[in-house]
Amino acid sequence: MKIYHHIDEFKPVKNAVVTIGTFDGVHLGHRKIVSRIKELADACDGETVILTFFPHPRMILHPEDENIKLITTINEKAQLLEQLGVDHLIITPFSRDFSNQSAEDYIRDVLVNKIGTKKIVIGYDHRFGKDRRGGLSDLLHLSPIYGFEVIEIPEQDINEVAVSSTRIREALLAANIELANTFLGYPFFITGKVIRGDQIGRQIGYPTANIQIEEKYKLIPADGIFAVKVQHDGTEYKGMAYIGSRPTINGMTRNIEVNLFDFSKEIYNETIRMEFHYFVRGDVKFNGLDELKVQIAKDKEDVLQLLGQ
Ligand SMILES: Cc1cc2nc3c(=O)[nH]c(=O)nc-3n(C[C@H](O)[C@H](O)[C@H](O)COP(=O)(O)O)c2cc1C
Ligand SMILES: Nc1ncnc2c1ncn2[C@@H]1O[C@H](COP(=O)(O)OP(=O)(O)O)[C@@H](O)[C@H]1O
Repeated sequence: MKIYHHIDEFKPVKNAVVTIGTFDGVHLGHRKIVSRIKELADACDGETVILTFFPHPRMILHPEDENIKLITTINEKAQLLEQLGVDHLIITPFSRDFSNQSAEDYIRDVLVNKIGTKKIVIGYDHRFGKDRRGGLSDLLHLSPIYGFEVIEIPEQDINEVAVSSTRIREALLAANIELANTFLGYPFFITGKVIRGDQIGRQIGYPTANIQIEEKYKLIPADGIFAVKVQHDGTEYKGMAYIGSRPTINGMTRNIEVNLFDFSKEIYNETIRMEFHYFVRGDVKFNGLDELKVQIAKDKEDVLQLLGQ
């Protein structure tokens, strides 16, 4: 898959089959749309193009706003779309010029001249151009003039897609990993760098890699203990993850940590990817590290059972 960070980097391709959207999570609903553009592209010997927007205008105007949380970072989204076999991903930053174009200018300059759109798969309610005045009717009206075909995604399908992104976020924030994964069609994951912690983990016999997430807007599931699988340097390990502020030791920060099974390497500063499979229990304030240690031993048994020895 080729990635473009500006529409001007893109050179028109043969029979571009295009769709536009945020695709947060690249979940089952999004996967249906991707299959659709792939089928259409296969049928006309064309290439699939996804136009997405990043950063979100709110992220630029209010960088301090902590409420914008997304299921996938822009890089994770690109990875997932690549795995689905999308040919081209155009990531457009929102700019005043871009959003000030009239609907017709946008269709002619961007969709037709810059992308070479032959077919566009678009939601019934998609808006574009100045003041979001453009819509499906403009596309339908101009399609015979510019020689492209419009394929509408009906309201019900769009609602399903919107509902599942929202429901996935809600499920993750309620620690309902299994439900989130069902909607996603793959296990929810985070990616980050292993950083130093307080080195208490190894003292109690459970070293934990502390994961730092680069992107502030990445949604982190609710606090608790999770059965996870971690990919590091081409190998997958089972493990038990902890998300929380470590009330037992009066921790001050919210940490994301993981104890990996059958693993003993030092991996500070290395990148790992952690897939969430099951929620095990909520965060608890224990009376000291000895009690915590007893509970973590039980957690390990539970996790091994859940993930299958
Ligand atoms: C499986 C697992 C479960 C944990 N459960 C709790 C918990 O219920 N309450 C708590 O305060 N800390 C819990 N912790 C976090 C430990 O307090 C933490 O790993 C320890 O403080 C080590 O921190 P460090 O990595 O900064 O050295 C848990 C950690 C693991 C790996
Ligand atoms: N089984 C393991 N699981 C997680 N990290 C491990 C493991 N074995 C060794 N390590 C290493 O030890 C570190 C965690 O040890 P810990 O005492 O908890 O220190 P810290 O507080 O710095 O995280 C990890 O970052 C990793 O480099």
